[in-house]
Amino acid sequence: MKPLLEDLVQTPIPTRHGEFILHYYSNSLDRKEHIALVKGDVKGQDNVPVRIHSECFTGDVLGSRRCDCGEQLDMALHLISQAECGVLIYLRQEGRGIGLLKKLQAYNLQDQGMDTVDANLHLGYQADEREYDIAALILTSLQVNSIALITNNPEKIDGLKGLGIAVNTRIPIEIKANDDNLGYLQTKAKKMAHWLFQTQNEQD
Ligand SMILES: Nc1nc2c(ncn2[C@@H]2O[C@H](COP(=O)(O)OP(=O)(O)OP(=O)(O)O)[C@@H](O)[C@H]2O)c(=O)[nH]1
Ligand SMILES: [Zn+2]
Repeated sequence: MKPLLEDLVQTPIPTRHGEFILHYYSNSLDRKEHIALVKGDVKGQDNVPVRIHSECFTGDVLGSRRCDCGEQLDMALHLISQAECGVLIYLRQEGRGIGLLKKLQAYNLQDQGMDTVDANLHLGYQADEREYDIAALILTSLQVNSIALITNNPEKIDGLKGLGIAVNTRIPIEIKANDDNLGYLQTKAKKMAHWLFQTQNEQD
């Protein structure tokens, strides 16, 4: 059956990066509250800057230094605020799709010496359990023609292209590493092929 997406509410949200229209979606694939923040008129536009941000309670809300998520969220909104129009999709894919409980257990495994990939595998998951069907449905619903994806993750680009989204180009979103996330970022570069060049330089 074709998946369904419904844009239930649109409301303006003034942020420190300017005003966005928040779209709240329901969908037939999961029972989660996926959100898009939209700047300007994206309908029919090409090369629209788009950030697909995966939920990270610890990084986004608490400002955890174990990852780069909180700073990426802020930088993405800043980048979009500088453009004519743009979209930030906030997908409820906590812990690369394994949920908060399992991510926190994975953190404890990492503190015992595993890296972020092996900790997921140890818990019986793939390194990355995310899918981008809902993001693709949201972009289609917004009638965006083609996008410039704000990411360092090649799998996100391939995933969206596989779902029929025209990803014309990539906008990097690399955050400077700190003492608490350097190892994590190096694993993402080495094992998950993320384009994290500053991190690679720091290990040389
Ligand atoms: N399972 C697990 N999830 C994590 C860990 N650290 C961060 N996450 C989650 O990873 C997701 C973000 O993925 P990232 O790999 O940081 O980045 P990305 O979204 O794939 O790539 P970018 O678009 O370049 O940011 C969020 O859902 C976080 O909650 C971890 O050690 N284990
Ligand atoms: Zn995070």
